[in-house]
Amino acid sequence: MGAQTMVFLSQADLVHEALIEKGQVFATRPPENSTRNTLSTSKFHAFRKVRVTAMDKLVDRSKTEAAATGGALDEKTIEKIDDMMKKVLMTIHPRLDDFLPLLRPFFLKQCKQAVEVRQHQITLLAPLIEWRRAVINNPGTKPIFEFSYLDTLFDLKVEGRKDPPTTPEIVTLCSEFLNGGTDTTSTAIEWAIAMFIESPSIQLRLYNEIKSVVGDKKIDETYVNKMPYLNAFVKELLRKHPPSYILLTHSITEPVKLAGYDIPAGTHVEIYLPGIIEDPKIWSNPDRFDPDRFLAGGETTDITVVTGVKMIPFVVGRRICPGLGMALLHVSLMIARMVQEFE
Ligand code: HEM
Repeated sequence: MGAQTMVFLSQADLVHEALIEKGQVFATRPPENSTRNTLSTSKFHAFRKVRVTAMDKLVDRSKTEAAATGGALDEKTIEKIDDMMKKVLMTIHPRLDDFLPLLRPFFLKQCKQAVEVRQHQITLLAPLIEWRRAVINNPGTKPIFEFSYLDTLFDLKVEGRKDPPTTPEIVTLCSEFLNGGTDTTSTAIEWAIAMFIESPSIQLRLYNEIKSVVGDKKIDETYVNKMPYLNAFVKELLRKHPPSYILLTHSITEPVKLAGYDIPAGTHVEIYLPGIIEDPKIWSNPDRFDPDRFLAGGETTDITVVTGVKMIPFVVGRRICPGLGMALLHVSLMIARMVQEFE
């Protein structure tokens, strides 16, 4: 890969050695930051009302689309942001000239497009950021949300700098947060729907569990933990079809030994999940999509790796996804609500 040394880890014991035993060398970010604070259990419970509204919207929207009324949805700004985020994701996808800068002259058109996407991103998000800043700075206004991730960025202390982040920098941080939280969750939901199409009996079992626990009431997050089959389904979904098969790149801060090999500082480490989730030494019939493996007496998940690396859809160690709790709840709730409405 050009001038960049890369190491791919696709074995459970190597991932354990790198991310748990030598975790401090294999993560460049400190474990505590404002993202983690925002996504802590107490903070994300504060957003319950937003979740109820969002869930209703998701169902209403799906109903509208299913009925093909073509009625205009009053969500123009959200759609514009969604569209922009997809463009950003496409733009930052690695290109050949990222690894071989000599080839850059052949990619001038793409470079120009990237600048335009960035400009569009700032134009769209900066006014929302400034609006919130004004609300926070004006003690007379009562904010709609008492706390938001954005609030933690206005006065963020940046190492080695006197000034807090600029608005374009805040745009980048907010976009990372939005992309990290939405694309992964929606990919998991898409896989769930694919599994229902492949195995309608799984959907029926889930539907019956929802009926028996919730009756005719609308399912909400208070029921999620009372549904063993739903929980087993979500675990199997994240084992067999993690939203990302190759996780985010980790960078090594100092020379280190891994499996006896010398790895120089600055090496990029990629973690390839199929090597772990398809390992027959770890899972029985790993190729089979089978939520029952997680029901009483069956196999265990251990997503946070207390006993060992088995499945790590949220990675593990210092850079474990700070949205893990929120993600499990959102994915479970969205799947259950959709099955309840559209069985
Ligand atoms: C099924 C859903 C999700 C999955 C599978 C997932 C998975 C991941 C993974 C694999 C990473 C990369 C860790 C690494 O290797 O460095 C990550 C990072 C991150 N995720 Fe998630 N995630 C999900 C949902 C969410 C949600 C709902 C949020 C927030 C609302 C979120 C916020 C983040 C953030 C901010 C990071 C960057 C953390 C850092 O760099 O320290 N994720 N996630």
